Amino acid sequence: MTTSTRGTAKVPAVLVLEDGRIFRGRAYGAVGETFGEAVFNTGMTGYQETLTDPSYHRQVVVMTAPHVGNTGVNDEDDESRKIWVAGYVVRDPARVRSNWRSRRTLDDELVAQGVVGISDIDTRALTRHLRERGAMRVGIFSGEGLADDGTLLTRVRQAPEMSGADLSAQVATTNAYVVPAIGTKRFTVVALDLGIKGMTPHRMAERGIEVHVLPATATVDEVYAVRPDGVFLSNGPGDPATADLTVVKAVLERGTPLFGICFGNQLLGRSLGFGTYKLKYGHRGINQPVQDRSTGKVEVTAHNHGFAVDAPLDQVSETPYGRAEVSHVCLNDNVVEGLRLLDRPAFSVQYHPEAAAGPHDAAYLFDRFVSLMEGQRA
Ligand SMILES: NC(=O)CC[C@H](N)C(=O)O
Repeated sequence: MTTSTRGTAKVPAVLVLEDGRIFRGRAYGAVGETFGEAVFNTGMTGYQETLTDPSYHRQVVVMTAPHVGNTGVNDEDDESRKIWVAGYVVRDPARVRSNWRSRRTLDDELVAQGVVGISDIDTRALTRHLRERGAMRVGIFSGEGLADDGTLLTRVRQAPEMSGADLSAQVATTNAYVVPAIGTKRFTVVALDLGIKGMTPHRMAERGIEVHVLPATATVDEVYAVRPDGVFLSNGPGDPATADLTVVKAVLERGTPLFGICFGNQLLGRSLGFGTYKLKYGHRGINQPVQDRSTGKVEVTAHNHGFAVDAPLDQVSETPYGRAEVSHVCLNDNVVEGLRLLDRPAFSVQYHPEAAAGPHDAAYLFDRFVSLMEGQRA
């Protein structure tokens, strides 16, 4: 049990939303200023996985769980090489960390990585505001002698928006690397890194898959030089409308088994000719109910998405790659949560079966990917 070295700091901070609503609190993490899209996450646990998920690049994450930091930061649960959130908003940071795996306090980790946050504000009021008005730009400013509110608001309104943002290449690996199969190797998969979380290749490796993670900018030739049994499209930040679809379309054309998660689902959708649109405030948390329409089963799932695919729920669609249907749907709001091709071995989901953090209900999707690859061999 260790007390944060900065737990008693009382540096003033202010959170300014682009519509002019202002919350005043205390600095949490690094002191300074930051801008991004304000989004809220409803997970009661898993803050380390949230912070290090590259899909949160350029987003300021508001935690609806009031008390964050209790279990500190450990050396095992990071989903990537660093914290990606642009800013962090917490009601009541833990003053004490307590967990057998804990190595550092969350506050110290945010400081070490230069992540500006704010605490001691009414996160329920902020979340209700975002639910009513929608996700919007925000700035957090901390320290003594801040500029007046009007000046800060002008600066928030000058920050870039999330719509139209092309961000995968900013977070993805620049060098290809291999995650070896655990146990006997059965398949080779190319995973396109659009902002991949570390648990995803691990879930494949557990199933005997050797995963070749390639940069977001990999070409069709680079993908097929690996001679993959399957291709995986990862999660990632930004607006899917900006993404290059050349590789996805080539994979569909050749009929190589394809599986996509989150941003990958959006890219499959766009490649099939469906649109994508921005949700009012998105799905972010670890208890979202999703129905698998092929079995009727409901699974509790981890989500982090602000965009969604616009596909008809109750009819099979004709696409350039044959028939496609909506395979999964969110029971809270009927948002499309998965797509499946009926004539080619390709499917995707909008949520996170790798479950880091999150319930493991959707792990069967990795087995479905394996089945598709087995089917191609038979
Ligand atoms: N986790 C993800 O892959 C997010 C995809 C996309 N950036 C969205 O917000 O919808």
